[in-house]
Amino acid sequence: MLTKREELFGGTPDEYLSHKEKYENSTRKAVILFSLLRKIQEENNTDLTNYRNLLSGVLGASISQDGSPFGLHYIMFMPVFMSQADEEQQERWLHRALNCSIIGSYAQTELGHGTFIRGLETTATYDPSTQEFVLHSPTLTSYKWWPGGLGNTANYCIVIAQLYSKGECHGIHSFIVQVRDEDTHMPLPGIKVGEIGVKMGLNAVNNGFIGFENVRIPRTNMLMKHAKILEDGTYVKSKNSKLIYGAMVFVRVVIVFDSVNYLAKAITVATRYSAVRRQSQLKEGEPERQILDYVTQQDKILTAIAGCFAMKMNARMLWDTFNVINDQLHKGNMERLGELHALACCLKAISTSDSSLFTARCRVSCGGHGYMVSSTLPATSALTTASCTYEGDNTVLLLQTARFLLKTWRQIDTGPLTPTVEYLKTVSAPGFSYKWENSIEGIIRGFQIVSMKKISSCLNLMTAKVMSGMSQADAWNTISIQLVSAGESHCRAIVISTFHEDMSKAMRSMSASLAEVMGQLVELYAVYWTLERLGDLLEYTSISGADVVKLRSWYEELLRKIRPNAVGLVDAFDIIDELLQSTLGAYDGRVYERLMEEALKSPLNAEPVNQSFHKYLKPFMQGKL
Ligand SMILES: CCC/C=C/C(=O)SCCNC(=O)CCNC(=O)[C@H](O)C(C)(C)COP(=O)([O-])OP(=O)([O-])OC[C@H]1O[C@@H](n2cnc3c(N)ncnc32)[C@H](O)[C@@H]1OP(=O)([O-])[O-]
Ligand SMILES: Cc1cc2nc3c(=O)[nH]c(=O)nc-3n(C[C@H](O)[C@H](O)[C@H](O)COP(=O)(O)OP(=O)(O)OC[C@H]3O[C@@H](n4cnc5c(N)ncnc54)[C@H](O)[C@@H]3O)c2cc1C
Repeated sequence: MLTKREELFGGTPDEYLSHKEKYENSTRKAVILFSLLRKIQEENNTDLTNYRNLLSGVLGASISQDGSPFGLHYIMFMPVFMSQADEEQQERWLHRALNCSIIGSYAQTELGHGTFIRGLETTATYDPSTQEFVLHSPTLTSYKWWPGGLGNTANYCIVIAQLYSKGECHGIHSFIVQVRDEDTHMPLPGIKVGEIGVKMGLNAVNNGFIGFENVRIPRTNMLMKHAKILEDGTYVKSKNSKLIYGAMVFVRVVIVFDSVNYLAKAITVATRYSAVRRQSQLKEGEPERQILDYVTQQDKILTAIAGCFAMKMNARMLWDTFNVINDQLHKGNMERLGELHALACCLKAISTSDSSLFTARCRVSCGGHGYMVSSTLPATSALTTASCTYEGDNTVLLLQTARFLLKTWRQIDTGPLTPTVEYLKTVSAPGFSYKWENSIEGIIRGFQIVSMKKISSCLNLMTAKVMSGMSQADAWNTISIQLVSAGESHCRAIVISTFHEDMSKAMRSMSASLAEVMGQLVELYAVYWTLERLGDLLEYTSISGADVVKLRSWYEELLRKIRPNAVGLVDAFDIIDELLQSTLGAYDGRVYERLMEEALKSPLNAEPVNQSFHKYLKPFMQGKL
């Protein structure tokens, strides 16, 4: 009999399965995994964080390299339900959702609209005579498109629709909708549901489409924690209309953790492989060198390791900030909602785009073998690139951060600022004097100044354009490249300072030798991004050509110092081989043997001569065609 481990990780590699087989296999594996998780949940009575940790990045992606059909149930359906359903609704559905007797999805995006959610077309019209909502998809573009797990897995779904009552539209709201029969799994009447087809990656996620033809659901299926519809159709407003977006903020926070996990996987593979792989002689007559000894290779890999640690600490900071502000929201204090939204937006954008960039670099750093699916680098790359789009396109999210920053800058003289933007006040104070310094503190100050000057420049540009007769909206669009750049600089200043401050605190309880390496990683991250953003720093700070020369040699020195600890640093992520599933990254370093073992699993190696030789090649080669 197969062990659970063999059931989960054995069998034909996913890449040799058809789209349909891949889905069926990933459902089989998801059921094994989640029945284990359900047991842990029941026995330990732990909270959702358990599930989140297990699902995110490393595990979610590794059971099948292409994601999991249950992912959305945990990552979106449950958190949205918990944050938007009232007590009665939670009582009715939450236990069933937690133990998976119902499986849910989250249907917001439509064929015609993803970013602009106020433009969604699905309608939910209240009928007081029956106390029901009528859900309807009036056009093809109003069909929901993308919801994970909705294709063939979920039987319930949270649907975002424009709420109409007494002839008035009250904007988008959330509804829990049964999609399929709980026993037969057949779609319910009036519901057209299916799967959207093959994508660049995440093909086991079972993304779906859904359309409604005047489908009736009870009034009590509107999630009513914030806004309500009374029996007679009276609409009761939420304290803050943006609270309906709350779950998106939560998921963006979770995604920052995920992007760290994906990157940890990619750099574990690239670093271990770079220690095993030998190529070229550095000096004539010497043995071939480990490719990790080449400084250009260190530039690709060690910076990714530093980036991963930097984001890990920032993910924690964001999580803590989320919890603090969320507590305030529960007590009715909405003061810091805008700040939380702006912080989650920019950290989601920067963590996913860095993770995508560094993962692609890890792929390239493994040469041809990194292009093999069995290395897992292509799948990890596909995952990280998807995260730049889902839960808010990164450009759009940085524009949201810029919106908050400009608003903050307008109010700079009116009182104290919230913690994540407090630095703007410091670096713009009348007596503030600053000279570039090649130190971590100097670099952080430099990034803060760049951020402040970009924000102030954007506001000046906006004002000038509006004064010259341009509308606010056109002025915003005209300078939006600079706005995105301001959002990025603000975020980079936060990431570097958080990494420095939080690591300095953590280092106090580390051994001296460990603290030394961690300090080097902080320096590497800061110096790397300084060199990457020299244009900004030269424009807005007093950094000189001579400083840049010194920074370059500081950078090379750091690479040299960190090199001997590279493998130890990725081993510390402790990703077991079964989760890594990589021919190049396994702990024992048997790269070539594993590549050959995997190649031999190809169905094309199952017989010495493929039938296509007799059918096509032979007649063609013998001139008979
Ligand atoms: C995990 C893998 C699965 C993936 C699943 C998915 O992808 S699911 C699908 C995921 N889909 C997406 O992620 C879609 C991405 N799109 C969106 O999130 C929104 O449509 C938008 C934010 C881009 C614009 O929205 P809009 O046109 O309504 O907004 P506006 O620009 O007119 O600003 C108005 C005010 O609202 C404020 N505010 C805005 N959001 C929040 C918030 N969350 N909290 C608090 N506040 C927020 C904003 O700061 C501004 O405040 P101000 O300055 O007036 O004080
Ligand atoms: C793998 C994956 C899983 C997903 N899962 C789900 C899910 O489970 N449920 C769900 O509801 N959705 C899901 N989505 C949808 C996802 O949330 C959307 O794709 C995303 O929000 C972007 O919307 P869009 O695709 O319509 O792009 P668009 O909004 O059309 O964006 C296209 C381009 O236009 C630009 N753009 C748009 N608006 C602006 C603006 N105001 N200013 C400047 N530029 C702009 C963007 O920057 C981008 O370059 C998923 C998507 C992916 C890829």
